[in-house]
Amino acid sequence: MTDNFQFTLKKTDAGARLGQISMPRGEIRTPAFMPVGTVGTVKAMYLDQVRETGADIILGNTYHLMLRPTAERVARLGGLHKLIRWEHPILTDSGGFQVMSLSGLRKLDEQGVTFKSHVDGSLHHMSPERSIEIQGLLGSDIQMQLDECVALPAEPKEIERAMEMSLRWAERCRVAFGEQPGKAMFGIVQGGDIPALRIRSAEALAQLDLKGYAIGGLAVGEPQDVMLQMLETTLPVLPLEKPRYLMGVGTPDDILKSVARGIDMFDCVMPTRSGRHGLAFTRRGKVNIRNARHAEDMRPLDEQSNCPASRDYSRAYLHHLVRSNEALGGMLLSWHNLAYYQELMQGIRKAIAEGRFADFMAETQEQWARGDL
Ligand SMILES: CNc1nc2c(CC[C@H]3O[C@H](OC)[C@H](OC)[C@@H](OC)[C@@H]3OC)c3nc(N)[nH]c(=O)c3cc2[nH]1
Repeated sequence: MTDNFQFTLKKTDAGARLGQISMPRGEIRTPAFMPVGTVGTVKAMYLDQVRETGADIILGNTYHLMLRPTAERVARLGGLHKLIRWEHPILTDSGGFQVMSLSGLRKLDEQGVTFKSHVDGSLHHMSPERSIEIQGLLGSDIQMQLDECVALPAEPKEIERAMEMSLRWAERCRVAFGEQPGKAMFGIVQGGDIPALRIRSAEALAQLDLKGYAIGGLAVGEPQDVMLQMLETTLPVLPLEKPRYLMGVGTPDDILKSVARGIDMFDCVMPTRSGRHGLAFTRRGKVNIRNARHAEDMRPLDEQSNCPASRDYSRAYLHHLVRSNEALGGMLLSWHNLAYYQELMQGIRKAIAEGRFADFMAETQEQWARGDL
Protein backbone atom coordinates (compact mmCIF):
# COMPACT_ATOMS: atom_id res chain seq x y z
CA MET A 1 0.00 0.00 0.00
CA THR A 2 1.31 3.43 -0.77
CA ASP A 3 0.07 6.92 -0.04
CA ASN A 4 0.35 7.89 -3.67
CA PHE A 5 -0.26 6.54 -7.14
CA GLN A 6 2.57 4.33 -8.44
CA PHE A 7 2.71 2.34 -11.68
CA THR A 8 5.40 -0.35 -11.87
CA LEU A 9 6.21 -1.93 -15.23
CA LYS A 10 7.29 -5.43 -14.17
CA LYS A 11 7.99 -7.19 -17.47
CA THR A 12 7.45 -6.83 -21.19
CA ASP A 13 7.04 -9.66 -23.70
CA ALA A 14 7.21 -8.33 -27.24
CA GLY A 15 4.62 -5.53 -27.06
CA ALA A 16 2.71 -6.94 -24.09
CA ARG A 17 3.32 -5.41 -20.62
CA LEU A 18 2.97 -6.85 -17.13
CA GLY A 19 2.51 -4.15 -14.49
CA GLN A 20 0.94 -3.06 -11.25
CA ILE A 21 -0.68 0.15 -10.07
CA SER A 22 -0.36 0.75 -6.33
CA MET A 23 -2.87 3.13 -4.74
CA PRO A 24 -3.98 3.77 -1.13
CA ARG A 25 -7.11 1.67 -1.74
CA GLY A 26 -5.21 -1.25 -3.16
CA GLU A 27 -3.18 -2.76 -6.01
CA ILE A 28 -4.32 -3.13 -9.63
CA ARG A 29 -2.65 -5.99 -11.53
CA THR A 30 -2.20 -5.10 -15.19
CA PRO A 31 -3.22 -5.96 -17.86
CA ALA A 32 -6.49 -5.38 -16.00
CA PHE A 33 -10.14 -5.72 -16.92
CA MET A 34 -12.35 -3.24 -15.05
CA PRO A 35 -16.01 -4.24 -14.66
CA VAL A 36 -18.43 -1.43 -15.39
CA GLY A 37 -20.44 -0.26 -12.42
CA THR A 38 -22.47 2.48 -14.09
CA VAL A 39 -24.83 3.77 -11.40
CA GLY A 40 -22.93 2.38 -8.44
CA THR A 41 -23.61 -1.25 -9.20
CA VAL A 42 -22.14 -3.85 -11.52
CA LYS A 43 -25.54 -4.81 -12.87
CA ALA A 44 -27.02 -8.08 -11.51
CA MET A 45 -23.96 -8.74 -9.33
CA TYR A 46 -23.05 -8.49 -5.66
CA LEU A 47 -19.74 -6.62 -5.41
CA ASP A 48 -18.18 -9.36 -3.27
CA GLN A 49 -18.86 -11.75 -6.17
CA VAL A 50 -17.22 -9.21 -8.52
CA ARG A 51 -14.22 -9.17 -6.18
CA GLU A 52 -14.13 -12.98 -6.07
CA THR A 53 -13.92 -13.13 -9.88
CA GLY A 54 -10.59 -11.28 -9.55
CA ALA A 55 -11.50 -7.64 -10.15
CA ASP A 56 -9.06 -5.18 -8.54
CA ILE A 57 -10.99 -2.07 -9.65
CA ILE A 58 -14.47 -1.19 -10.94
CA LEU A 59 -15.87 1.77 -12.88
CA GLY A 60 -18.43 4.36 -11.92
CA ASN A 61 -20.17 6.83 -14.18
CA THR A 62 -20.05 10.59 -13.58
CA TYR A 63 -22.91 11.27 -15.98
CA HIS A 64 -25.36 8.85 -14.39
CA LEU A 65 -24.42 9.60 -10.77
CA MET A 66 -24.53 13.38 -11.19
CA LEU A 67 -28.12 13.05 -12.36
CA ARG A 68 -29.15 10.49 -9.75
CA PRO A 69 -28.57 10.52 -6.77
CA THR A 70 -26.33 13.62 -7.53
CA ALA A 71 -22.65 13.94 -6.64
CA GLU A 72 -23.44 16.17 -3.66
CA ARG A 73 -25.73 13.53 -2.14
CA VAL A 74 -23.14 10.78 -2.69
CA ALA A 75 -20.61 13.01 -0.89
CA ARG A 76 -23.06 13.61 2.00
CA LEU A 77 -23.49 9.82 2.24
CA GLY A 78 -19.74 9.36 2.65
CA GLY A 79 -18.68 8.90 -0.98
CA LEU A 80 -19.20 6.17 -3.54
CA HIS A 81 -16.91 3.55 -1.92
CA LYS A 82 -18.83 3.69 1.35
CA LEU A 83 -22.25 3.90 -0.31
CA ILE A 84 -21.77 0.83 -2.54
CA ARG A 85 -19.46 -0.98 -0.06
CA TRP A 86 -16.46 -1.36 -2.41
CA GLU A 87 -13.26 -0.38 -0.60
CA HIS A 88 -10.93 -1.01 -3.55
CA PRO A 89 -10.07 1.48 -6.34
CA ILE A 90 -12.80 3.04 -8.49
CA LEU A 91 -12.24 4.74 -11.87
CA THR A 92 -14.86 7.16 -13.13
CA ASP A 93 -15.40 8.37 -16.66
CA SER A 94 -15.75 12.14 -17.03
CA GLY A 95 -19.25 12.08 -18.49
CA GLY A 96 -18.54 13.58 -21.90
CA PHE A 97 -19.02 10.36 -23.81
CA GLN A 98 -22.22 9.57 -21.95
CA VAL A 99 -23.63 13.04 -22.60
CA MET A 100 -23.06 12.53 -26.31
CA SER A 101 -24.55 9.06 -26.33
CA LEU A 102 -27.31 9.19 -23.73
CA SER A 103 -28.65 12.69 -23.19
CA GLY A 104 -30.51 15.31 -25.15
CA LEU A 105 -27.37 17.29 -25.97
CA ARG A 106 -28.26 20.96 -26.19
CA LYS A 107 -24.92 22.74 -26.61
CA LEU A 108 -21.23 21.92 -26.83
CA ASP A 109 -18.71 24.76 -26.79
CA GLU A 110 -15.38 25.75 -25.29
CA GLN A 111 -17.01 26.08 -21.88
CA GLY A 112 -18.31 22.52 -21.84
CA VAL A 113 -21.54 20.66 -22.55
CA THR A 114 -25.11 21.67 -21.80
CA PHE A 115 -27.61 18.84 -21.88
CA LYS A 116 -30.99 17.60 -20.80
CA SER A 117 -31.08 14.75 -18.33
CA HIS A 118 -32.34 11.47 -19.78
CA VAL A 119 -33.82 10.84 -16.31
CA ASP A 120 -36.13 13.84 -15.87
CA GLY A 121 -35.37 16.26 -18.69
CA SER A 122 -33.73 18.81 -16.36
CA LEU A 123 -31.02 21.01 -17.86
CA HIS A 124 -27.37 20.52 -16.84
CA HIS A 125 -24.08 22.12 -17.72
CA MET A 126 -20.80 20.26 -17.40
CA SER A 127 -17.46 22.05 -17.76
CA PRO A 128 -14.06 20.37 -17.43
CA GLU A 129 -13.82 21.87 -13.94
CA ARG A 130 -17.31 20.63 -12.94
CA SER A 131 -16.50 17.11 -14.20
CA ILE A 132 -13.39 16.97 -11.98
CA GLU A 133 -15.39 18.43 -9.07
CA ILE A 134 -18.07 15.73 -9.48
CA GLN A 135 -15.48 12.95 -9.66
CA GLY A 136 -13.90 14.38 -6.50
CA LEU A 137 -17.27 14.45 -4.71
CA LEU A 138 -17.79 10.80 -5.68
CA GLY A 139 -14.38 9.98 -4.19
CA SER A 140 -13.07 8.52 -7.43
CA ASP A 141 -9.49 7.19 -7.31
CA ILE A 142 -8.77 7.49 -11.04
CA GLN A 143 -10.53 10.40 -12.71
CA MET A 144 -10.82 10.99 -16.45
CA GLN A 145 -10.52 14.37 -18.13
CA LEU A 146 -13.62 15.76 -19.83
CA ASP A 147 -13.20 15.15 -23.55
CA GLU A 148 -15.17 15.09 -26.75
CA CYS A 149 -15.30 11.71 -28.43
CA VAL A 150 -16.51 11.78 -32.05
CA ALA A 151 -18.27 8.75 -33.47
CA LEU A 152 -16.62 7.36 -36.60
CA PRO A 153 -16.79 7.85 -39.52
CA ALA A 154 -16.40 11.62 -39.18
CA GLU A 155 -15.01 14.54 -41.21
CA PRO A 156 -11.27 15.16 -40.55
CA LYS A 157 -12.02 18.80 -39.68
CA GLU A 158 -14.55 17.65 -37.07
CA ILE A 159 -12.11 15.13 -35.63
CA GLU A 160 -9.38 17.80 -35.44
CA ARG A 161 -11.67 20.35 -33.77
CA ALA A 162 -12.78 17.85 -31.12
CA MET A 163 -9.20 16.64 -30.54
CA GLU A 164 -7.84 20.19 -30.09
CA MET A 165 -10.65 21.14 -27.71
CA SER A 166 -10.10 17.95 -25.71
CA LEU A 167 -6.44 18.98 -25.33
CA ARG A 168 -7.47 22.37 -23.96
CA TRP A 169 -9.94 20.62 -21.63
CA ALA A 170 -7.16 18.27 -20.47
CA GLU A 171 -5.13 21.28 -19.34
CA ARG A 172 -8.14 22.74 -17.51
CA CYS A 173 -8.84 19.37 -15.84
CA ARG A 174 -5.21 19.10 -14.76
CA VAL A 175 -5.45 22.53 -13.10
CA ALA A 176 -8.82 21.69 -11.49
CA PHE A 177 -7.52 18.33 -10.24
CA GLY A 178 -4.40 19.91 -8.70
CA GLU A 179 -2.19 17.68 -6.54
CA GLN A 180 -4.01 14.70 -5.00
CA PRO A 181 -1.20 12.20 -4.10
CA GLY A 182 -3.35 9.05 -3.64
CA LYS A 183 -5.39 9.73 -6.77
CA ALA A 184 -4.80 10.14 -10.48
CA MET A 185 -6.26 12.09 -13.36
CA PHE A 186 -5.81 10.48 -16.78
CA GLY A 187 -5.71 12.36 -20.07
CA ILE A 188 -7.61 10.90 -23.04
CA VAL A 189 -5.98 10.70 -26.48
CA GLN A 190 -8.36 11.61 -29.28
CA GLY A 191 -7.84 12.05 -33.03
CA GLY A 192 -10.29 9.55 -34.56
CA ASP A 193 -8.81 7.37 -37.31
CA ILE A 194 -6.28 10.00 -38.42
CA PRO A 195 -2.69 9.07 -37.45
CA ALA A 196 -1.30 12.62 -37.55
CA LEU A 197 -4.04 13.83 -35.17
CA ARG A 198 -3.53 10.85 -32.86
CA ILE A 199 0.19 11.61 -32.67
CA ARG A 200 -0.40 15.32 -32.01
CA SER A 201 -2.91 14.50 -29.25
CA ALA A 202 -0.63 11.94 -27.59
CA GLU A 203 2.45 14.21 -27.78
CA ALA A 204 0.59 17.17 -26.27
CA LEU A 205 -0.87 15.03 -23.45
CA ALA A 206 2.54 13.49 -22.76
CA GLN A 207 3.83 17.05 -22.15
CA LEU A 208 1.31 17.44 -19.32
CA ASP A 209 3.12 14.65 -17.43
CA LEU A 210 -0.15 13.03 -16.27
CA LYS A 211 -0.26 9.83 -14.18
CA GLY A 212 -1.90 7.78 -16.92
CA TYR A 213 -3.23 7.96 -20.46
CA ALA A 214 -6.49 6.68 -21.91
CA ILE A 215 -6.92 5.98 -25.61
CA GLY A 216 -10.34 7.40 -26.42
CA GLY A 217 -12.34 7.82 -29.58
CA LEU A 218 -12.13 4.12 -30.44
CA ALA A 219 -14.59 1.24 -30.19
CA VAL A 220 -17.09 3.70 -31.63
CA GLY A 221 -18.01 1.75 -34.75
CA GLU A 222 -14.70 1.42 -36.55
CA PRO A 223 -13.46 -1.99 -37.75
CA GLN A 224 -11.06 -3.81 -35.39
CA ASP A 225 -8.10 -3.36 -37.74
CA VAL A 226 -8.58 0.42 -37.73
CA MET A 227 -8.68 0.39 -33.91
CA LEU A 228 -5.48 -1.67 -33.82
CA GLN A 229 -3.76 0.62 -36.35
CA MET A 230 -4.59 3.62 -34.14
CA LEU A 231 -3.00 1.80 -31.18
CA GLU A 232 0.14 1.14 -33.24
CA THR A 233 0.22 4.85 -34.10
CA THR A 234 -0.52 6.22 -30.66
CA LEU A 235 1.21 3.95 -28.14
CA PRO A 236 4.82 4.58 -29.24
CA VAL A 237 4.27 8.29 -28.52
CA LEU A 238 3.09 7.75 -24.93
CA PRO A 239 5.55 7.41 -22.03
CA LEU A 240 6.44 3.76 -21.35
CA GLU A 241 6.37 4.23 -17.58
CA LYS A 242 2.71 5.34 -17.44
CA PRO A 243 -0.38 3.05 -17.68
CA ARG A 244 -2.39 3.02 -20.90
CA TYR A 245 -6.17 2.50 -20.76
CA LEU A 246 -8.20 1.60 -23.87
CA MET A 247 -11.73 2.89 -23.19
CA GLY A 248 -14.76 0.76 -23.90
CA VAL A 249 -12.84 -2.30 -25.13
CA GLY A 250 -13.81 -4.97 -25.69
CA THR A 251 -14.34 -8.58 -26.77
CA PRO A 252 -11.80 -11.16 -25.57
CA ASP A 253 -10.20 -11.04 -29.05
CA ASP A 254 -9.96 -7.21 -28.92
CA ILE A 255 -8.28 -7.50 -25.52
CA LEU A 256 -5.67 -10.06 -26.61
CA LYS A 257 -4.71 -8.00 -29.69
CA SER A 258 -4.62 -4.73 -27.71
CA VAL A 259 -2.46 -6.26 -24.93
CA ALA A 260 -0.07 -7.38 -27.67
CA ARG A 261 0.27 -3.71 -28.69
CA GLY A 262 0.86 -2.39 -25.16
CA ILE A 263 -2.49 -1.65 -23.47
CA ASP A 264 -2.63 -2.08 -19.68
CA MET A 265 -6.28 -1.40 -18.75
CA PHE A 266 -9.67 -2.22 -20.29
CA ASP A 267 -13.34 -1.58 -19.54
CA CYS A 268 -16.36 -2.90 -21.41
CA VAL A 269 -20.04 -3.54 -20.76
CA MET A 270 -19.78 -6.64 -22.99
CA PRO A 271 -19.50 -9.35 -20.29
CA THR A 272 -22.35 -7.98 -18.17
CA ARG A 273 -24.65 -6.61 -20.90
CA SER A 274 -24.35 -9.66 -23.17
CA GLY A 275 -24.62 -11.94 -20.11
CA ARG A 276 -28.02 -10.40 -19.37
CA HIS A 277 -29.05 -11.31 -22.92
CA GLY A 278 -27.91 -14.93 -22.68
CA LEU A 279 -24.53 -14.71 -24.42
CA ALA A 280 -21.72 -16.54 -22.60
CA PHE A 281 -18.02 -16.09 -23.33
CA THR A 282 -16.10 -19.31 -22.72
CA ARG A 283 -12.64 -20.73 -23.35
CA ARG A 284 -14.22 -22.41 -26.39
CA GLY A 285 -15.71 -19.25 -27.87
CA LYS A 286 -19.14 -17.68 -27.56
CA VAL A 287 -22.15 -19.73 -26.46
CA ASN A 288 -25.67 -18.40 -27.02
CA ILE A 289 -27.47 -20.17 -24.22
CA ARG A 290 -30.86 -19.32 -25.75
CA ASN A 291 -30.08 -21.75 -28.58
CA ALA A 292 -32.32 -24.86 -28.52
CA ARG A 293 -29.28 -27.16 -28.57
CA HIS A 294 -28.73 -26.38 -24.86
CA ALA A 295 -32.29 -27.21 -23.76
CA GLU A 296 -31.39 -30.64 -22.34
CA ASP A 297 -27.64 -30.31 -21.96
CA MET A 298 -26.81 -30.99 -18.33
CA ARG A 299 -23.16 -29.94 -18.72
CA PRO A 300 -22.12 -26.63 -17.08
CA LEU A 301 -20.64 -23.81 -19.18
CA ASP A 302 -17.14 -24.64 -17.93
CA GLU A 303 -16.47 -27.52 -15.55
CA GLN A 304 -12.86 -26.31 -15.08
CA SER A 305 -13.88 -22.87 -13.81
CA ASN A 306 -13.79 -22.00 -10.11
CA CYS A 307 -16.81 -19.76 -10.57
CA PRO A 308 -20.03 -21.44 -9.30
CA ALA A 309 -22.06 -19.91 -12.14
CA SER A 310 -19.74 -21.55 -14.70
CA ARG A 311 -19.18 -24.84 -12.89
CA ASP A 312 -22.32 -25.76 -10.95
CA TYR A 313 -25.29 -24.84 -13.15
CA SER A 314 -26.36 -26.84 -16.20
CA ARG A 315 -26.78 -25.26 -19.60
CA ALA A 316 -30.31 -26.67 -19.60
CA TYR A 317 -31.15 -24.62 -16.51
CA LEU A 318 -29.45 -21.47 -17.85
CA HIS A 319 -31.33 -21.97 -21.14
CA HIS A 320 -34.62 -22.26 -19.25
CA LEU A 321 -33.92 -19.19 -17.08
CA VAL A 322 -32.93 -16.98 -20.01
CA ARG A 323 -35.83 -18.18 -22.16
CA SER A 324 -38.15 -17.47 -19.22
CA ASN A 325 -36.58 -14.03 -18.80
CA GLU A 326 -35.86 -14.86 -15.15
CA ALA A 327 -33.52 -12.46 -13.27
CA LEU A 328 -31.36 -15.38 -12.13
CA GLY A 329 -30.46 -16.08 -15.77
CA GLY A 330 -28.85 -12.67 -16.22
CA MET A 331 -27.22 -12.89 -12.80
CA LEU A 332 -25.58 -16.26 -13.45
CA LEU A 333 -24.41 -15.36 -16.97
CA SER A 334 -23.03 -11.98 -15.85
CA TRP A 335 -21.18 -13.77 -13.07
CA HIS A 336 -19.87 -16.40 -15.50
CA ASN A 337 -18.77 -13.80 -18.08
CA LEU A 338 -16.97 -11.59 -15.56
CA ALA A 339 -15.23 -14.69 -14.18
CA TYR A 340 -14.21 -15.69 -17.71
CA TYR A 341 -12.86 -12.21 -18.50
CA GLN A 342 -10.82 -12.19 -15.28
CA GLU A 343 -9.59 -15.72 -15.98
CA LEU A 344 -8.46 -14.48 -19.41
CA MET A 345 -6.64 -11.50 -17.81
CA GLN A 346 -4.98 -13.83 -15.28
CA GLY A 347 -3.86 -16.08 -18.14
CA ILE A 348 -2.50 -13.04 -20.01
CA ARG A 349 -0.56 -11.80 -16.96
CA LYS A 350 0.89 -15.28 -16.30
CA ALA A 351 1.89 -15.72 -19.95
CA ILE A 352 3.69 -12.34 -20.02
CA ALA A 353 5.45 -13.18 -16.74
CA GLU A 354 6.66 -16.44 -18.34
CA GLY A 355 7.64 -14.82 -21.64
CA ARG A 356 5.15 -16.84 -23.68
CA PHE A 357 2.41 -14.32 -24.46
CA ALA A 358 2.54 -14.94 -28.24
CA ASP A 359 1.97 -18.68 -27.71
CA PHE A 360 -0.79 -18.01 -25.17
CA MET A 361 -2.53 -15.68 -27.62
CA ALA A 362 -2.32 -18.21 -30.47
CA GLU A 363 -3.51 -21.11 -28.27
CA THR A 364 -6.41 -19.06 -26.89
CA GLN A 365 -7.59 -17.94 -30.32
CA GLU A 366 -7.28 -21.50 -31.61
CA GLN A 367 -9.48 -22.80 -28.76
CA TRP A 368 -12.09 -20.13 -29.52
CA ALA A 369 -12.04 -21.06 -33.18
CA ARG A 370 -12.52 -24.76 -32.35
CA GLY A 371 -15.86 -23.66 -30.98
CA ASP A 372 -18.03 -24.98 -28.21
CA LEU A 373 -18.23 -28.76 -27.71
C1 LIG B 1 -17.83 1.25 -25.95
N1 LIG B 1 -16.85 2.01 -26.67
C2 LIG B 1 -16.36 3.13 -26.10
N2 LIG B 1 -16.70 3.59 -24.86
C3 LIG B 1 -16.02 4.76 -24.70
C4 LIG B 1 -16.01 5.64 -23.64
C5 LIG B 1 -16.91 5.41 -22.47
C6 LIG B 1 -16.47 4.34 -21.57
C7 LIG B 1 -17.70 4.21 -20.66
O1 LIG B 1 -18.64 3.38 -21.35
C8 LIG B 1 -19.91 3.27 -20.72
O2 LIG B 1 -20.55 4.53 -20.65
C9 LIG B 1 -21.02 4.88 -21.97
C10 LIG B 1 -19.73 2.71 -19.32
O3 LIG B 1 -20.96 2.80 -18.60
C11 LIG B 1 -21.98 1.94 -19.14
C12 LIG B 1 -18.69 3.51 -18.56
O4 LIG B 1 -18.40 2.84 -17.33
C13 LIG B 1 -18.41 3.65 -16.20
C14 LIG B 1 -17.39 3.65 -19.31
O5 LIG B 1 -16.58 4.60 -18.57
C15 LIG B 1 -15.20 4.41 -18.66
C16 LIG B 1 -15.26 6.83 -23.76
N3 LIG B 1 -15.25 7.74 -22.71
C17 LIG B 1 -14.59 8.90 -22.87
N4 LIG B 1 -14.58 9.81 -21.88
N5 LIG B 1 -13.88 9.21 -24.00
C18 LIG B 1 -13.81 8.33 -25.04
O6 LIG B 1 -13.18 8.66 -26.09
C19 LIG B 1 -14.51 7.09 -24.93
C20 LIG B 1 -14.49 6.15 -25.98
C21 LIG B 1 -15.25 4.99 -25.86
N6 LIG B 1 -15.48 3.96 -26.72
